[in-house]
Amino acid sequence: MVQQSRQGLDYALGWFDTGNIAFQNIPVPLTRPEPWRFAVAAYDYDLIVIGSGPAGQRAAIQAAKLDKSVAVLERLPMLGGVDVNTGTASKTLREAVLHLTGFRERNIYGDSYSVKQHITMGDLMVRTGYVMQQQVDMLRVHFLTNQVEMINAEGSFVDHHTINLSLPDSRLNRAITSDKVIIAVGSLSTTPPIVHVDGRLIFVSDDVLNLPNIPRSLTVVGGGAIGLEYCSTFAALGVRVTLVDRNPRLLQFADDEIVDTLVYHLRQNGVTLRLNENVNDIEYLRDHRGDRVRVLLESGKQIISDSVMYCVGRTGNTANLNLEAAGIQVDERGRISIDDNYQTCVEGIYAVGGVIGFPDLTSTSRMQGRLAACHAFEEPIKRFPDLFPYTVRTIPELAMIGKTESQLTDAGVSYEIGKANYQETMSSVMQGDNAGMLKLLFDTESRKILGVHILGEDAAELIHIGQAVMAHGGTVDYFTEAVISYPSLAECYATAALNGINRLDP
Ligand SMILES: Cc1cc2nc3c(=O)[nH]c(=O)nc-3n(C[C@H](O)[C@H](O)[C@H](O)COP(=O)(O)OP(=O)(O)OC[C@H]3O[C@@H](n4cnc5c(N)ncnc54)[C@H](O)[C@@H]3O)c2cc1C
Ligand SMILES: NC(=O)c1ccc[n+]([C@@H]2O[C@H](COP(=O)([O-])OP(=O)(O)OC[C@H]3O[C@@H](n4cnc5c(N)ncnc54)[C@H](O)[C@@H]3O)[C@@H](O)[C@H]2O)c1
Repeated sequence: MVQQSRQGLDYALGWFDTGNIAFQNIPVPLTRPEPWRFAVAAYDYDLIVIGSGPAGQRAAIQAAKLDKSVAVLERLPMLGGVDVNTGTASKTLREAVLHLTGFRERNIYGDSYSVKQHITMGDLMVRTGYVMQQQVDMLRVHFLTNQVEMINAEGSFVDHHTINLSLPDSRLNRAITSDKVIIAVGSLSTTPPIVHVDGRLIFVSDDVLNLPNIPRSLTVVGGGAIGLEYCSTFAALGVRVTLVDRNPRLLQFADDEIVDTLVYHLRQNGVTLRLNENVNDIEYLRDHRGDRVRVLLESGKQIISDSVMYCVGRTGNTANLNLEAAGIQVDERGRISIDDNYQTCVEGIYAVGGVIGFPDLTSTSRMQGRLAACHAFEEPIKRFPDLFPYTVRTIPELAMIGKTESQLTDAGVSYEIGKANYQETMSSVMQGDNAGMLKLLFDTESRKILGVHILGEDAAELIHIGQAVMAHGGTVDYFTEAVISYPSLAECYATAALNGINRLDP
């Protein structure tokens, strides 16, 4: 078995697409654990992790740190999961677009300012390819140094402890066994039956990097995190974007005032919003202007655009796992139920990350992977924290932590708000961001911070200041008593705190 597995490992290392990275041809040590482990082991591995996304990575490395023998299965030729392949791509595309269009600088140099005219997909791909390659490289180093075996195969259950491997060369297919299994297979874009995704005229987030060119007009169906991020990015590129969502309000989990302000900026950037609308049908058009798509809405409106992007949610990636063989069921969206320790209904089999549904973030998936591995090998660890940030890389970007005004109102909590506009800080004036705002919510009695909501440049960084103060039970007074670096966007915290305290006794 050891020899068989070694063959698998050599094959796997040869197969994984590391791109043009420097150490590709340098001999790498075999990552199989020392033979003594196998003298007593009942299984080939202590842990098999199915999926190499953020949840699988952290689970595998945590188990390896506990001195367990671990194999990670990845069915794609590239490690990293949706996080590297799609999530990183969307963030990096945004950065590339902001840079090349000169968007950030336009408040200073005028609306016609741009770094490059006629931006192509090729221009955007330069930066994206570089960042993705760095991430894959780093992940591979982490697996190698922690002696995690990487196998390029699709895994499916034979029984509780046995996983069948479908390798790119099917002659090498075989089964391997493990004491514990962590399912970290992530999620896929959900597409309704009326939609035929061809990856060009009608596409999902996974297809963006393969678009042959930037469409002149785009209809985005679904205004969740993915839809809004791409709306902003394409609109900044000058694409005529229409956003369709079946709900009258976007991002219902976020603060109303922040979402309203985001909507204002989307409109300012040329996005047309069609909210409270459902898609009835989609038709292909071919005329003298080329191939296009017509989206027919239930209300009778129609939208014609070069392409349509669908982002109406995600479905657990469980279709090929043969979960029945392990006695595990999934819900209508392919998601697996778990207990507080991420254990499925079968002892020793865990599920983490996108495949268990909300919040399906890289940050939370990583933490879940680690917690599951610790539980599997009886390592004491704290539970998943109640408090975690949620960020959406729109333009301007949105970040939040803790409660919203409507949640506090529904719960009958007496709270006050403190607000700051980025424009009040020198740092933001220098950067040319005149859109940003930061909002603190705090308890009027205890003065403890209950929520922080930010819209603007670096919101995803700034939110962690609020997170740290909240996690330690800090009050609004912390921000007025602390000395805050000048010039910095963090000054917004002090301004918002003073604004809030002044409201308590106007
Ligand atoms: C466009 C987009 C942007 C995003 N942006 C952000 C963001 O800014 N911040 C954030 O926190 N989150 C973001 N997310 C969400 C984040 O990417 C996911 O929450 C995260 O990747 C989930 O991690 P995971 O490990 O559970 O699954 P994934 O990353 O999906 O990885 C699962 C892996 O398992 C593999 N796999 C599946 N089935 C098998 C099998 N049977 N055998 C072997 N391998 C298998 C898949 O090929 C995949 O590589 C974004 C998602 C998308 C789609
Ligand atoms: N920055 C981030 O943290 C980030 C970025 C991207 C994605 N993600 C994660 O990826 C996951 C998926 O994101 P998503 O945006 O695809 O899904 P989502 O579930 O967040 O949003 C889907 C949106 O589509 C709308 N919708 C659903 N069906 C529709 C229909 N038939 N017609 C019109 N509108 C419809 C919904 O009202 C909703 O607004 C989320 O869990 C999110 O957390 C996170």
